Amino acid sequence: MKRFFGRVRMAEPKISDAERELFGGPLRYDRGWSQHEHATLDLTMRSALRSMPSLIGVTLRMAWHADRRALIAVAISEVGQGIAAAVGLLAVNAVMHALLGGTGTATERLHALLPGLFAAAAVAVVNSALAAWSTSRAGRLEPLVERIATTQYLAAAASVELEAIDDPDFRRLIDIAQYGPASARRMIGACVAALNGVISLITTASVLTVLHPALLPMLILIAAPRGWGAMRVAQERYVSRIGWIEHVRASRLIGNLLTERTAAQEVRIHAVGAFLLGRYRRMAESAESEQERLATSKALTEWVAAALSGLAMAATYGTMFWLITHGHMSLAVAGTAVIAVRTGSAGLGALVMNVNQLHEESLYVRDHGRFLTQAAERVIPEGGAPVPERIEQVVLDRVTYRYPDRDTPALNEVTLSLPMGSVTAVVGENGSGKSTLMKLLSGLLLPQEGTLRWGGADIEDLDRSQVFDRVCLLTQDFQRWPVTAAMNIRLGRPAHSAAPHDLQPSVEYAGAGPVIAKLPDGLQSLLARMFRGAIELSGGEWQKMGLARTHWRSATSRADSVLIVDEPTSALDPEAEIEAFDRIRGLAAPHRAVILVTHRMSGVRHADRIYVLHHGRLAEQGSHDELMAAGGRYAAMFTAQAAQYAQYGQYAPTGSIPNPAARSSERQG
Ligand SMILES: Nc1ncnc2c1ncn2[C@@H]1O[C@H](COP(=O)(O)OP(=O)(O)OP(=O)(O)O)[C@@H](O)[C@H]1O
Repeated sequence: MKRFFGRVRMAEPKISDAERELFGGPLRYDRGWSQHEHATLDLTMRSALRSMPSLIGVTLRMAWHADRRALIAVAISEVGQGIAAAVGLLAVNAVMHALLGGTGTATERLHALLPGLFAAAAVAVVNSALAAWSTSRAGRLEPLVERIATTQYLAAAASVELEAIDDPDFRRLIDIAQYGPASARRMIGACVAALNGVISLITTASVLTVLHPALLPMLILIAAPRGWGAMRVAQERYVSRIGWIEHVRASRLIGNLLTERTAAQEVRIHAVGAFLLGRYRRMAESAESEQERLATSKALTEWVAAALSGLAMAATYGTMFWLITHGHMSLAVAGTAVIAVRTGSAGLGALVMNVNQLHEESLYVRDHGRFLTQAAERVIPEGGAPVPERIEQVVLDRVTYRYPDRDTPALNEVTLSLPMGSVTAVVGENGSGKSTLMKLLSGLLLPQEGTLRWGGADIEDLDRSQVFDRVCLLTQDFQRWPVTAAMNIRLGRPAHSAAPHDLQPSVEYAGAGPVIAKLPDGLQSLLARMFRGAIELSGGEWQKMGLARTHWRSATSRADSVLIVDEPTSALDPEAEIEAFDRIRGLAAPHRAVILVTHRMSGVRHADRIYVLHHGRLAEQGSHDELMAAGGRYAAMFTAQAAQYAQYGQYAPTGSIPNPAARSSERQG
């Protein structure tokens, strides 16, 4: 009995040995799903009904916002269908009376039932027209609601602080909330179906009550077991889905690895393909056993529900037989009642399922709402003081920053200044805080302690969109947009329209001319491997495109700005690298400060000032000569790299790169 009527419990899925071998146990990289565990186990008829009004409210508000006329049309057509169902039953009742309760010859009785038959046929036509109208209007509402929810989701994700994106909890919420829009769409359909179910149930129940008051409780008795069965099956399916979600994701991960381009070489050369395929098969087998268990359980539950419903049906027909034989019900009424009971019980069963689906979908719609609320709390604030056209310098004063999930600060009391027209270099070992410093300088992160001033103004008081407007960013993992080569450059400042010839100086500046010349349609060639006819560039060619984009961004602004360059040349060959450093430093102009992060010491020696970071703190600072003379960390790093170059007898970092200060003004012209 407990098997059928006890609580649905979450069973720990049996993990296949393949999963244990590959991942050290079940993959648990998204615990966000388990937030639904409580809601799942509370997925009872009572809780489903309790949350109905607010769920319907949320969905209807979205639909109202999307297209109120379509929503009103759906409501009218659904109410109309309910009324049509009641009129149809009354017409059937009239037919039954004419057939079974009438007097006269058979022909006369047949003639008497014709009006009822015509009425029933007319009602059926009206009903189907209304159903078609409702379907078409709901079909319009569904994609609109999904689009609104998706737009809300994307806009919120794009407008939060970078710190929120780096926060694992928030990231998880972003991942979970992506299911909300599709659920909101499905909720429209479920809402319409539930509304239809409620209205037709009310009308059928009213007709049944008019026919005989004893019939209504009988109808509920017939439908209740089926409703329970549907609910139970849905609960079991949902609980299983949550329990197995990580397993399913692990299988998907293996599938992706076997098809991904980035893994293709090792999959073949290391024979990883056959190995992973074997593990995939073993993991699939354990998932299949869960599917089989669910199917068996579903069959048993539905069988019990059907048996109980059948018993209730037999009791109903028994009651009707008793009522007829004792003269409390006419044969004609009994005929109508049989039809009404069948329609009503099917409707009630469907209604329970719709309510259940509404509840299930609402879990995801609720996550979507939770995400929007939290995103609103973490959004980059709008407004603030305008950034003056001339700022002279950007200054960090004892700035500290610690990532949300870290104990130690990534940057600790760092003080430095970037005067306009200068080239500043930042060096340091891996993890010393260089990239974090760049994110702070660009306004992507805000200092937790200390101040960052653009000119005289604290960045906290400034309009951040204007700060972003003054920053040019060229990082090692810059975006490779899957669009045309021209658009890849133009996206440096997308609001600025550009004809191909406008982009030519940027192409030439970056030394990307030969890259573009190789492309089949020049600047109009699509750079996205996943599309037919598109071209893939090499890592170094992409970096030239990145440099062209940075130039385009710099060239389209005259106000004081900061150019941040983070390891821009890692994929370039030595000659191209020397040229690129030269070009980057050439971007330092009276109205631009260049800050350069790199491990290539040859690229920093001509910087006006060099800062050395160590474990998030400023360890040394000065010009190349000063730092070499000091014989500290910088000198050690430089000498080690110089020795390496000297060993191979080429590209020694001495004298290969011209001093930018002498050339910047002529380049900028
Ligand atoms: N998004 C993040 N969340 C948590 N910790 C981070 C994040 N980004 C960086 N860190 C940590 O902050 C510290 C500084 O990282 P940062 O990326 O600034 O170093 P880096 O000097 O640029 O390193 P590299 O030379 O390897 O690029 C490291 O300990 C790193 O693990």
